[in-house]
Amino acid sequence: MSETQDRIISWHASPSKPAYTPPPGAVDAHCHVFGPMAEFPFSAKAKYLPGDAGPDMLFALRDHLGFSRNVIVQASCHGTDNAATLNGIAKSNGKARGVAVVDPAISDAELERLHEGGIRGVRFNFLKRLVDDAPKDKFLEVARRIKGLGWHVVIYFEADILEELRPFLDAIPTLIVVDHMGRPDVTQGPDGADMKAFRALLDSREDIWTKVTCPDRLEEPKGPPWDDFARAVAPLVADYQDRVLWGTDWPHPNMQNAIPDDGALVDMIPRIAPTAELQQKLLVTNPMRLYWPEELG
Ligand SMILES: O=C(O)/C=C(\CC(=O)C(=O)O)C(=O)O
Repeated sequence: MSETQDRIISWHASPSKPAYTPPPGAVDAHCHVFGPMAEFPFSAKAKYLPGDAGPDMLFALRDHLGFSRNVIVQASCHGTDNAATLNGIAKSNGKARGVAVVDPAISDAELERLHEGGIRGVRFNFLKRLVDDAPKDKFLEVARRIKGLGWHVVIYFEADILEELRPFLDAIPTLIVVDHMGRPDVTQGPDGADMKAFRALLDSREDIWTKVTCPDRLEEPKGPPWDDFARAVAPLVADYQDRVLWGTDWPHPNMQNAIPDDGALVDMIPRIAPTAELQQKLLVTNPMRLYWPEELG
C-alpha cells in the first residue's frame, strides 16, 4: 500500500458520554489499534490505510466510556505482524489482552512469545474485501497447535458463507468466537433466516461463542437508532447469555462513511441486555472467563 495515499479516519473525534454506566470491571472485548505507523508500519497487503489510532487513544476512550479492560484484535491492515497489538497490550498495565493473526508457518517459539505478550486467541478472517486468501486446511493446523496453549479461535465471516463453512467450523478443536454474529441481516428480525442459521450453529456446540457487536455495520447505511439490531439481537443475548461478548469495534475500520458515536454504541447495551445480570455476564464474567481466567479464582 502506497504511503502517498490518504490515510483514512474511521472514528468519531468526540464521542458522547454514554447514559448507561457499565458495571465495574467491564471489558471492551473487540477493538483494534492502528500503528502508530512510524513505529508499526502497515502490511504491504493491507486493503485500507488508516490514520494512527494507537493505545493511548484506545485507553482514553476506554476511560471515557466507563470500561476497565480491552481485548485488542489484530486488524487486517497489520497483516500477520502482531507488533502493534502486542505494544497495545504491553502499555495497558495488565488491562488488555489480545487476539493475533498468524502466518500458518509460525514457529512454536513465536506462539509462546505471543502468549507471553498477552495473546489468547487467533483470528481467521474470511472477508474477501479484507484478505487475499483464507486457507481452511492451514487454519485447522493452526487451531490444533494453539489448543495446547489454551487459546481460542476468533472467526470473521458473513452470513452468506455460513453453510459452506460448517464442516470447517465443526472441525475446529478449540472454543470458537464468531465476530459480529457472522453478520446477519438484522432487518429480517429475530426469527429471520440469518438468525435461525446462526442459532443452529450455536446449538451445534456449547463452545461456540459470539460477539453481539457492530449495530453500525449491521445497519449500514441506515444508521442509528439501530432498532433492527436491538430487536434481532436481544433474544440471542437472553438465550445464549453465558457465551456472548461485547465490544466497541473502535477505531471502526472501513466505517468512514458511517462513523458511529462510541457513546451511542455503549447505550445499545441495555437494549440488548436489559437486566443487571445479563450485563454482568456480557461485560465482565464472560470476557474474564476467556481472557483473564486466572483472575476468576
Ligand atoms: O473490525 C472489524 O471487526 C471489522 C472489519 C475490519 C477487520 O476486521 C480487519 O481489518 O481485520 C471490517 O468489517 O472491515
